[in-house]
Amino acid sequence: MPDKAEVFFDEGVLDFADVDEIVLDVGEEALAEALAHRHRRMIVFQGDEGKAEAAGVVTAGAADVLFDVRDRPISVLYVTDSLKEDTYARERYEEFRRVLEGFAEEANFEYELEALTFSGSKRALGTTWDLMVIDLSYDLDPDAIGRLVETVRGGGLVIFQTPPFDRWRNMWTAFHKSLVTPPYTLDHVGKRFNRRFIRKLKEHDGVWIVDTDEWTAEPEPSEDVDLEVEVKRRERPDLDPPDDAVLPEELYRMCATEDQFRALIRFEELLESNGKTALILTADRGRGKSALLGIAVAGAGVTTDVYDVVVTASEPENVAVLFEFLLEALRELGVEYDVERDDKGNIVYVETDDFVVEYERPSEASEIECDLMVVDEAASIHVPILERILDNNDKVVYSSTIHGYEGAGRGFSVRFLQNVRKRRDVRLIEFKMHEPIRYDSDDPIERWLFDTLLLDAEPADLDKEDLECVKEMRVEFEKPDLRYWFEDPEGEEELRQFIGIYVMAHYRNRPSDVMVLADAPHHEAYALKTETGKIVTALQVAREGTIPRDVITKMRRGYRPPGNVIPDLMVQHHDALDFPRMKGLRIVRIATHPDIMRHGLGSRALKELAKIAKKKDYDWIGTGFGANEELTRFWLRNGFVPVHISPNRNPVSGEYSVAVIRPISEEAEEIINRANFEFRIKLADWLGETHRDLEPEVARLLFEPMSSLRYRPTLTEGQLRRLKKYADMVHTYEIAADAVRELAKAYFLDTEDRPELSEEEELLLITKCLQRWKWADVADVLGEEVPDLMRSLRDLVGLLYEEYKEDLQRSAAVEGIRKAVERLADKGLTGTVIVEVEEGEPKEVIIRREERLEL
Ligand SMILES: CC(=O)SCCNC(=O)CCNC(=O)[C@H](O)C(C)(C)COP(=O)(O)OP(=O)(O)OC[C@H]1O[C@@H](n2cnc3c(N)ncnc32)[C@H](O)[C@@H]1OP(=O)(O)O
Ligand SMILES: Nc1ncnc2c1ncn2[C@@H]1O[C@H](COP(=O)(O)OP(=O)(O)OP(=O)(O)O)[C@@H](O)[C@H]1O
Repeated sequence: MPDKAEVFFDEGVLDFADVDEIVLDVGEEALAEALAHRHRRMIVFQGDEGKAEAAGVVTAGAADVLFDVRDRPISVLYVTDSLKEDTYARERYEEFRRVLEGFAEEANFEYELEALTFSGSKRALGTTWDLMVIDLSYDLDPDAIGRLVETVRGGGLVIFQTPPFDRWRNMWTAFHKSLVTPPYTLDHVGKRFNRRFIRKLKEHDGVWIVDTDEWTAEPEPSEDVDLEVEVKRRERPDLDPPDDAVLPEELYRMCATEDQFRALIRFEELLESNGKTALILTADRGRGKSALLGIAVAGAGVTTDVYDVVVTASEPENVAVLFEFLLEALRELGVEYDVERDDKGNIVYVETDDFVVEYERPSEASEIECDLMVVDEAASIHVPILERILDNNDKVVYSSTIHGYEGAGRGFSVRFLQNVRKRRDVRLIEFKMHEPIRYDSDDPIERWLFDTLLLDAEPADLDKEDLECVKEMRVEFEKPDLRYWFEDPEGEEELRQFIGIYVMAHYRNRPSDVMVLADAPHHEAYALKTETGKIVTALQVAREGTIPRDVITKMRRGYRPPGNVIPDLMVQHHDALDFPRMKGLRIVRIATHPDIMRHGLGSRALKELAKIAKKKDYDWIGTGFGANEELTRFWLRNGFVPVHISPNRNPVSGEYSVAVIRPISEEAEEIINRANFEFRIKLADWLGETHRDLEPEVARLLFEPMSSLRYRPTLTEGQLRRLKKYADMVHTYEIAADAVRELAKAYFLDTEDRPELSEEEELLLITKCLQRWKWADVADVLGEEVPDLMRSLRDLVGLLYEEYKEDLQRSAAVEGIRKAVERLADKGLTGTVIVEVEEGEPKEVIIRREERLEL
């Protein structure tokens, strides 16, 4: 392959399109720079006319040059909002294709063109392209852009087609239209994200903006650019594997960068290590982590005694590259294999004579023990699952993107890694990969992408003075001006601090979340700021409710109005038809700067929000969250009342979602308290069925009495008799379990004059009686011996029996009366039922002239 390239676009390409020559000049200059640096360059065609043809001209001209440089067909990806017939988007695609096809035939170069829509762009993950055209004329999907731009290789071009900037600034895209939720209309939707996007295109190096109506370019193509360039190639690392390497040399030779090579050496350390060991691989996107993992797994399976390997990631699509390189490595080593795919065609199972590799979803993987566990994209998986995986396995690899198009959160590096570093029973091998694979370091388009989508936003650095402010609670609760944040370059710093807190704290952040924050009509941001001006707690809320009567009528029949999570839930699960008309605030996200969590800032922010809500006549504040003990406690301590728990665990986070609402108005309070009672009754039952695996600590918190509620236990005479015999040590637990359960339920549901039990006692009632666990499992969790637990439970039941004796006897008497009346009725007799009471307690039910019933 030639090392020099002449980046001249053949003017013949202009025969296929009605565009100005400036398009060629810009295209040549951009491609020459890209090839010389092994970077990407970007060209933006903005205008009403001619942009699809202009994109076709540059693509065709560049593909012609690149075909000589690469000596293989040039891969081109075209992405747009729609490919349906008779759409403008399709029309533009056809114009583009006509130019490319026409010129390719004439100039005799080969290319492979693929077209995708934004919604189908996930398919491009893990692929690599020479040239990419993205049509933003109608839609701007930030997630798709984040996903796509990183798949273009160095020496390649990214080409955007956009509306004229002055129109784009004031235009609503398709994404904007999806943000409309009643009672808001499109007029309420913001345009801040587009405006910032345009500004970033203008601010960054490596980006040319061509106006296709005026045929001008910014920057103007330079006269004296040398278009004869030395093509920069990726250099394979010239290193020898260590002398004592366990993995075959062929695999080391497959590494594309020195970082991959070194990562493989660290992987050997994991294989050789005794005891619990975790290898943590971190990198930005496109550093070749997934590929390396595939190579490494193949090596471990073929050359060591590792037999069963489990690979996990949020979605099977995420491990496509891993499996691709696993198979390539096996072919390299001459090992035969069988493959199984899921119904979408993703590889999920590979088997050889020596080992098997299986893909499992994270929550399932966390229950598995295997010889080697590989967790790819760990940042998008919830921390408790990552921890459970390490508890169950001795050799685990976690790989994680630090800044990415999604799953960029650093719950992984902040919470998970901090915890693991403290563990004495785990050997930790950490390795960070820096070198990008698809292009060389310091690529300007990567910089543009990170900046535009705030992928590398960081929370504020806190100095001594800031920390002092936090300690003394010298903080202000502010509603920032989103226009200032997004449209004024000066507001950028605060925006980055705000988003940075989410990036650090949340396990999943998408670029579209930033766009929702910027423009959604019902979303607002709030921030707690130190006196010194640093953002320490970030809050994003959505206004919900005030749903018109006719829509509520539809909701009754199952209609779910968009963007109204809490009202929808209150109608679906509680038939609360008065609720949707009320005015509420749903907290979409809240997070505190990771250096100063647990300093009361989150609670302070919620208090301030409640004040504002009251002042503005809101009825409630609510939220939904993945329930763990800490978070559940946080919400409850701040006056939020549980009203719902999801019936299934989230397959990625592995947590049940809980909805909580804090009433502001009296009317809301009444409805919420009723919903909470209903919820508790359901929970008491669900714990024995769908939620047997709910963390008992969470269940215990969810039962916390939030308002005064009455629940009287009822037993039949037979149940009462067995209960007494169990308490008197005649029966075993199992014989009276049904009756004990009713007693336990009464304890958790009734909030008036209940006896005080310790946390352990409550957990015992939850796990044994409500969740119906085996004694051994209860003992495991509570850290006690089974016989001790048996004794404790019997004592506890004795105590509860005394507490509820009156109710129980009364209910047994009522049951007796019912039976007596039934008997009279069965025999067609009339009679009198007499209840004999002794010291205020019912003792006997007598049917006069008929018979006596013992109680
Ligand atoms: C809808 C959703 O967004 S749900 C997801 C919520 N967000 C996250 O999970 C992101 C990561 N987590 C965070 O950012 C934070 O931990 C938050 C937002 C959950 C809480 O923010 P914080 O500022 O830490 O809250 P705050 O300090 O008021 O309370 C947290 C705990 O610290 C305790 N605490 C408060 N002040 C102090 C103090 N001075 N010293 C020690 N502990 C303290 C509180 O009692 C509370 O403990 P508890 O939950 O056991 O009752
Ligand atoms: N050793 C290698 N040889 C050739 N190509 C490689 C090699 N390693 C990675 N690649 C290619 O580089 C691209 C990025 O690799 P990979 O998907 O492993 O990166 P990643 O760090 O997991 O990031 P991403 O999130 O972008 O997938 C892929 O297209 C892959 O085919």
